[in-house]
Amino acid sequence: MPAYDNEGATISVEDIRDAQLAKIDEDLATRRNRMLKPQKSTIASRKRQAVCVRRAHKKYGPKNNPNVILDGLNMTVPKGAIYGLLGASGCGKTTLLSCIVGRRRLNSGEIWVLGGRPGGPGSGVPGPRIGYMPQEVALFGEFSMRETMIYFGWISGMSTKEVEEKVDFLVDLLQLPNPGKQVKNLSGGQQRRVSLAAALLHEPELLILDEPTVGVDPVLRQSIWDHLVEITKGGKTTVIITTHYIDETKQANIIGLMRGGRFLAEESPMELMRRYQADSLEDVFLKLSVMQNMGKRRRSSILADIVEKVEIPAIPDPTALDIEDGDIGEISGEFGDNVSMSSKGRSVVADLTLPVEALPPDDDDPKGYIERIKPMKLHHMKALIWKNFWSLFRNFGLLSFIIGLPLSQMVLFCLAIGHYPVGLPVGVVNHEVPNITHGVCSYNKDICPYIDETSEWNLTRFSCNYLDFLSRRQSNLIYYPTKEIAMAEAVRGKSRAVLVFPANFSQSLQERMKDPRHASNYTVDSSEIEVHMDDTDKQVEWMLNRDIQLSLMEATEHLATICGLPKKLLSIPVTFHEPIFGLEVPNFTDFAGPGVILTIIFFLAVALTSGAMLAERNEGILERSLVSGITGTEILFSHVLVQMIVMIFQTSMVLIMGFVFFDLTIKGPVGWVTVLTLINGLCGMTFGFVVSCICDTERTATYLALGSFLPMIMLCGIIWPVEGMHTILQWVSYFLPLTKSTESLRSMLQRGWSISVPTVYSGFVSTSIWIFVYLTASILLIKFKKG
Ligand SMILES: Nc1ncnc2c1ncn2[C@@H]1O[C@H](COP(=O)(O)OP(=O)(O)OP(=O)(O)O)[C@@H](O)[C@H]1O
Repeated sequence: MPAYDNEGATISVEDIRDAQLAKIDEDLATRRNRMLKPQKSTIASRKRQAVCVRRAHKKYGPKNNPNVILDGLNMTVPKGAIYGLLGASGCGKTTLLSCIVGRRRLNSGEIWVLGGRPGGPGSGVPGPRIGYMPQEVALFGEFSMRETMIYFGWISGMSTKEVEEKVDFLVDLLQLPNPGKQVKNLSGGQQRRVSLAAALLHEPELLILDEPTVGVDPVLRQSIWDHLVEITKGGKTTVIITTHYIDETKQANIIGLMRGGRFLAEESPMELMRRYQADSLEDVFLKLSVMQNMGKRRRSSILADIVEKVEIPAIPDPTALDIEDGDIGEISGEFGDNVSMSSKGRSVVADLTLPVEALPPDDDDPKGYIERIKPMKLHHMKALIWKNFWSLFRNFGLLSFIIGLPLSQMVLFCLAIGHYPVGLPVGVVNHEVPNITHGVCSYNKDICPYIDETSEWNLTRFSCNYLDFLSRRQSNLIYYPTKEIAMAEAVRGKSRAVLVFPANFSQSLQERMKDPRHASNYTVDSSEIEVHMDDTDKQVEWMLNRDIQLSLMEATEHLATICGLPKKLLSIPVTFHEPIFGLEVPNFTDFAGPGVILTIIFFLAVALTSGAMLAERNEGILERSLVSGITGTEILFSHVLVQMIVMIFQTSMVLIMGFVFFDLTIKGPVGWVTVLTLINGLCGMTFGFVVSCICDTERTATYLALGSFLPMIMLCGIIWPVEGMHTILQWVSYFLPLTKSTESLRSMLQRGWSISVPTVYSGFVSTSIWIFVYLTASILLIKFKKG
């Protein structure tokens, strides 16, 4: 039908179409000019987005050969949008998300999340404003689904009742089995859904879901997407979701196609398919990938081509987007090049005309300040302590190990270490009594060899007297007829020492004692016991040596006594009186006991803590908890509190076993002994934190723990006195955590010293300093050791 202009002239359909096309061209030109005109971005504009990433650079590996993951990437996620983050496996999606949630740092560039910097005040990130579902399941296998929800619910400040109500809804939505079932007994897909439920639980403002639909059937996948669409409708919730099923992101408002560390496109899925005349998003991705590859070769010409062909979508309300001059320098879009369109200017399906919320509190907000210096939150501690307690006490095997090991070690130590070796084989060749049969060397035991008639002594078979006393100390005396045979047997390892008595031993000894000034060399030589020792084992050699000398002393004392002489008359003129401290009979168990007790408690705490922390970290639970707003300090202290209970139990058992059942010497204050043992365990616990922060795997943690255990055993004065070491090693030793405490404990136990003695309190001071050092190091490592 013809149309008419106001002068009555006829206008053809072609004319109208030409006019419309001209108008569209004009509009396009205007918009393109506006879009490509340099525009300025303000911090305020970035703060208004749910997430805004600018010029993000992230690389792994060494400086000379870096693996560049993010290469100047820009990303804009408006509030209330579902943002599908797509890209090939290994392109850096998880890395980008962990930077957004504040678990990794960019090498350069900036990130704004919910109006603040991740980790900075005002952002609420990490914290309950964010819901994070990491790629790994990141749940406690020992917990039921309900308990898992209670843990995450409590962290985000929900009450148990609120959690219970939400659990029912989520079980229904995600088609989960009975919420009382333990997570470890669920299938892989069910576990992922529980993980998703944990992220959805507290209805956060920003949901970050790393592949939530893996292992989920298409029907359920659709209902998850429907739920995401539902919760974002009001504009209060924003979702960033990564997935390998590209086509499921059709329901997203925007998708970011990531490749080569940048976005190939950041656009609504429909718009992308329309623009690139593709039937599926996969085709779009393919086309853009090809174009990106070409662009690397001849970037400028392709860009010109693209800019010409690309239709610039409408902007609902440019003023609301806060686009200002200069923004062009940080736009996201095709090829990540700075001359393409700003995502802010695109037709994003999310309702960008929603009223702009008030900006979050600034960095110098006094409330934020108080929050920052407040080290621990009550509901966080409640959740963590509850979680740690149940993780430990649910695991029966682990519990038996941590209680059984110190106990069995103590029993084994008391039974096996430090006791005097008796029954060592000692070869005897007694030329004084050549034909000893069955080890019987008869002599007049209680008759003094004094002869009244001559007023002289007639000492005979004193060797038998001596061997009698020696056999009370070492019962395994083996008699040989000749020295040659005895030595040959000793060389074959049949005896630890060989004692040879000359033929006229007693007589020569008598002459030597009677008139030493006129004793001939022959007399002196034949009055001596010839001793040949196997010195391989110094402890054995030292003890046999002692027995040989003490037996002689006892035999001479006996002789003097039966002859009515002063007891000490015939022995060497050195008397060892009752020891000032310790026992008369040396007891290595008492010497080594303090070091062994402290080592058991210390290293068990190291193993337990580092094991628990590493398991938590490697399963992703630690990261998830940190993203939920839990701080490193809270995690450490919650572990300290729960493990302290275990340690009190362990310490009591070890001390009772050692001092009550095995009668180790304890002369000092029991209370301080217990306190020192406990703080030593605490020290081990904090060292365990450091180990778990430094090491990435259980294997390296084991190496580090073992690598520190062995030197400590050597250098802390546990098996050998520190004074016997090289001067440099003595200094090293004093700087180790177990040296001073071992000395302190030993002094309390055996010397009975009180806390006021410097040797004793220096053990407490040294251990406390180490606790402080380790704790500070772990808090700093947790805070700053990010990717
Ligand atoms: N801690 C790390 N140290 C060194 N390289 C890392 C580290 N974490 C990730 N990478 C590397 O960075 C690249 C990107 O990894 P990322 O996990 O971010 O990829 P992705 O896109 O999430 O992969 P997928 O889709 O398979 O989960 C990979 O090549 C990976 O090997």
